Amino acid sequence: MDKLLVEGGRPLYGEIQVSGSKNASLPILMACLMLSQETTLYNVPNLRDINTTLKLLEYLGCKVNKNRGIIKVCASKIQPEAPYDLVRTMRASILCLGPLLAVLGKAKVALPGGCAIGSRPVDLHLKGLEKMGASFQLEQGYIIGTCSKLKGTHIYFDFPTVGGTENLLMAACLAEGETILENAAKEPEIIDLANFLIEAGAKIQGHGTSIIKIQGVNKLKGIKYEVMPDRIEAGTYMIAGAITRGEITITNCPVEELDAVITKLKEMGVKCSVDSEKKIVQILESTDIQGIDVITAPYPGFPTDMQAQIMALMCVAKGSGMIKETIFENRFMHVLELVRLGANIKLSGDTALIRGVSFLRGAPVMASDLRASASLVLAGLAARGVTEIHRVYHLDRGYEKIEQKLSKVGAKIWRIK
Ligand SMILES: CC(=O)N[C@H]1[C@@H](OP(=O)(O)OP(=O)(O)OC[C@H]2O[C@@H](n3ccc(=O)[nH]c3=O)[C@H](O)[C@@H]2O)O[C@H](CO)[C@@H](O)[C@@H]1O
Ligand SMILES: C=C(OP(=O)(O)O)C(=O)O
Repeated sequence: MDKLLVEGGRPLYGEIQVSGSKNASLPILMACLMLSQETTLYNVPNLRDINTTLKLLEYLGCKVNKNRGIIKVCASKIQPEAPYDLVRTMRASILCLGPLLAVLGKAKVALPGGCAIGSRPVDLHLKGLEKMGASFQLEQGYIIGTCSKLKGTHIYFDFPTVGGTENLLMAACLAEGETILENAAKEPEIIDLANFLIEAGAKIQGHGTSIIKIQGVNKLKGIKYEVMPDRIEAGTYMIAGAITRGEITITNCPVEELDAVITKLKEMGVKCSVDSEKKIVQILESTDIQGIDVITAPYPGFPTDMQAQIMALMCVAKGSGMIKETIFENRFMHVLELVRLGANIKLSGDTALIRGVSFLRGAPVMASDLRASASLVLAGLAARGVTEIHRVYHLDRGYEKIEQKLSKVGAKIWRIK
């Protein structure tokens, strides 16, 4: 298993370009199952989850062609079974359920895996699809769904689930009549998915608000589409600049979508200069960084996917900070590992109290999930000595060329195969 070594304690200087968004690419790739002609996607990041999705699409019968960040998918003849081996590593694989039911009227999808950050049920996805006319059975770890043509209906989500909103949004595009999704998630990746579907011929209104209205159509056509940049990758590199007290310019940065993150970093005393039009954020040398309070929340709140990274920054900030995690019940796996590096963190239920220390010291640590891995890389960049991060395959699910990008701005980071 690969491990990463990070020799910390040096400020980073230079420019990092943000890659395409993982969490926008995944549902958009799954939506290709519903398009009757070849579709070309640009700016798709080269990541483990993307490659798993491409294998899944091929298994489902799509023709897939990958050339760097450009991916062509043609779903001329598809079949309904998504097997355990492809689905187990990736939560987003559940997103083929809505498209398969909409196109084929049947689906057999293994219950998904993904990051170990909570129990992550898919009940809201199934409840919504049932309301549209599908019925489900669980057999040997597989969700088996059948339906005649899905019917538009009014769906209220008990929680604004991102994946649930995406699955239902896709299914509703080919359903009969109007579907209303209420208390829908408002994440930018949902807007990107909706924009993609609209270009393909779907009739969608209200995406980006909590009420999305979809008029079903008979057919969606193949298109060319550029995926949005990754806001979580961008936020992670902002913290890389801040935690090393360096100066990093982040280009192709989805500035508006990072409002909560930038606001919180500024509140901590991180100096930034923001150019929304040019999509550039500059992190300037900031010596007086303070602990603050952060509560994760659905968009436009502070993203849970940035919680571990901002915690790493608070570990070396002045004074105390508090982080409350409200989205996932088990997303503090990084805490014990940060403590191994010398951080002072007390956990109580969904809340972490972080007392800043003047420095961290490198140590061997274990990555438990994607963003936990990112927080350990960040802490390693700030720590004195060498941090050895095990199980970096988690990191490869979500950060394209992370060693190259960080080395380019002066980090000492290398991978041992
Ligand atoms: C591939 C992708 O885009 N992943 C993102 C997506 O995950 P994902 O789509 O899995 O996240 P959800 O918004 O669905 O989950 C949020 C909360 O709702 C609960 N829930 C969800 C569905 C359901 O049917 N029942 C239920 O109880 C989950 O257990 C969790 O506690 O949004 C999360 C929240 O912003 C991010 O952390 C993930 O990076
Ligand atoms: C939790 C994440 O991914 P997934 O939902 O695919 O597990 C993430 O991107 O931080």
